[in-house]
Amino acid sequence: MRIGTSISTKKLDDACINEYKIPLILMMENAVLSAIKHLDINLYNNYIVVSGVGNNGGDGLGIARQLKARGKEVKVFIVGNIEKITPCSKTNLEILKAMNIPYIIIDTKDENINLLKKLEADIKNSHVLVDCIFGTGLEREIKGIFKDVINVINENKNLVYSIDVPSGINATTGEILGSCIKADKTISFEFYKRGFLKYETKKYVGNVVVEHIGIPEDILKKYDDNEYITSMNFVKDNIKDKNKFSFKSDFGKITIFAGSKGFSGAAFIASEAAIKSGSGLVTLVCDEDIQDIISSKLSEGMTANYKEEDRINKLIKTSNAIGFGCGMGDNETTLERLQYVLNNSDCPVVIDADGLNVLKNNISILKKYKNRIIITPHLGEMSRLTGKSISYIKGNRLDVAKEFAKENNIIVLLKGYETIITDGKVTYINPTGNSAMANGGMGDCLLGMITSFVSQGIEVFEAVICAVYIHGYIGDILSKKMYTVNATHIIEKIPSIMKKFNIEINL
Ligand SMILES: NC(=O)C1=CN([C@@H]2O[C@H](COP(=O)(O)OP(=O)(O)OC[C@H]3O[C@@H](n4cnc5c(N)ncnc54)[C@H](OP(=O)(O)O)[C@@H]3O)[C@@H](O)[C@H]2O)[C@@H](O)CC1
Ligand SMILES: Nc1ncnc2c1ncn2[C@@H]1O[C@H](COP(=O)(O)OP(=O)(O)O)[C@@H](O)[C@H]1O
Ligand SMILES: [K+]
Repeated sequence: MRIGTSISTKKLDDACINEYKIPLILMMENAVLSAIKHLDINLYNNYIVVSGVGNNGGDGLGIARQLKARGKEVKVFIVGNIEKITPCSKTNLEILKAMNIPYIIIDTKDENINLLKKLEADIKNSHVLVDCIFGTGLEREIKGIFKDVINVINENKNLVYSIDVPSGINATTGEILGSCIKADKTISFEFYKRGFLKYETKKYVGNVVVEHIGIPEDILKKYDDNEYITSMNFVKDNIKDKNKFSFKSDFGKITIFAGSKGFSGAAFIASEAAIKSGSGLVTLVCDEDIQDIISSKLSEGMTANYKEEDRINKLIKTSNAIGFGCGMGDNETTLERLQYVLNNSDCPVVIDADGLNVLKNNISILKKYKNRIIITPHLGEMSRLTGKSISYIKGNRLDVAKEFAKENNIIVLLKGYETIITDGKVTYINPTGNSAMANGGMGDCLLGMITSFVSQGIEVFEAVICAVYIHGYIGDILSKKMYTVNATHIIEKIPSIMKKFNIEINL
């Protein structure tokens, strides 16, 4: 699914009108009919539509008409200076008039206290309020009567469905412009709006559905911002089929550098996750004093310790992918080992945890390598790497991740709710995963999965996106029945869930 901004919406509108000669009123009607599908008309009978005087308001007037045509009770409020109504909204208003559908104008110039009371009373007698005050055209602070109307809606709401965006959000940045509708559902057109990705907006948008409104695919492609939400089909398309002639080396040989005394669990989890994700051969390199413990648990994996220099050199040279960092310790030795691995390998290297901690004052070394480097920081690690505060990164996650990826020519995976995966040019947001997964070991499991997926012949960037999706998808399935989901629970499920994503077998 594409992510878009107010600017992309404007560009699409212009392209449809100028290049394809599609009148705006036609797209508005498509938007109206798309929205109707999500207004739960089988459940409810009494609707209030609150429109502004821009095109978002025009959508609302069209929705009111379509609701009426389906036998619903509809009351319409129009807020704003009616003289400034846009041409398409005006057309829809004329139709309402002709159909004798009553409407009340809450004008910016009038004494409005009684009208606000009327709105409040009508909300109390209705089932659903449809919010069409502002859409992607909102740019400046909301004041005066607009703010009053939004407050009345928020204080008296039953169910609120916002059209395109909850009125009050800047669709591009996610900034709340003074006041904002708290929607139960947002029915958004063509794009998932970039502003919705900001954590602070989640309490305003409710459930988001995105509907197509008939914009031709080549226009969408032309004005694509290269930002997407990962879809299940994307993952299905990229998971490699197991051909009946396949040999274990076709499915990736990987080495994982992980663990130290007291942190053998991290090494075990990362390696086991890689094995279950389908890598043909997995070797864990760890300290000698934890090797036996892990060996006894890792039935299908091999282990090596740092004294076995020749073996390690061979592993580094022949691996299809390397995972590095979980539970290794934030110290000089880890930094030296990371540099050794990067200096001597050609394959993609996935770096997490202490592999990232040791980079914090040594970022410049990332630029030196021709490998595809993938880093998988959570917010804290990203803060240490970039020197930016956690709260700043939280508020600007997409831009921080993109900038860092571009600057260092690497893939950045910024973990958390709606994990970001970006190479600086193309960005995917992962929709799976949940807070039941927020516990130790989950990141180690993800490192193992990513390293394995990368080794299996899928393009590196796509492999990372798929691994993150499946990791979170398993967490979502398990969290329906489990309060806490641990890494071991995820690992158990990897083979059966991967099978679900790869139902077509190449014969
Ligand atoms: N391709 C698509 O996706 C399609 C999208 N469509 C729909 O169009 C919507 C975009 O419509 P839009 O461009 O007319 O802008 P919209 O959001 O109605 O806001 C503009 C109005 O708000 C006003 N205003 C702004 N800020 C204000 C403030 N702080 N305080 C007070 N007033 C303020 C502004 O007034 P002005 O700035 O002129 O004074 C103007 O009146 C989009 O979200 C979608 O719903 C479909 O119908 C067709 C295809
Ligand atoms: N609230 C959440 N929503 C979605 N995914 C989450 C959430 N909390 C944690 N996760 C996922 O769980 C994993 C935790 O990784 P990380 O923070 O590195 O944990 P650890 O270092 O403890 O193993 C990440 O993939 C992260 O995206
Ligand atoms: K709206």
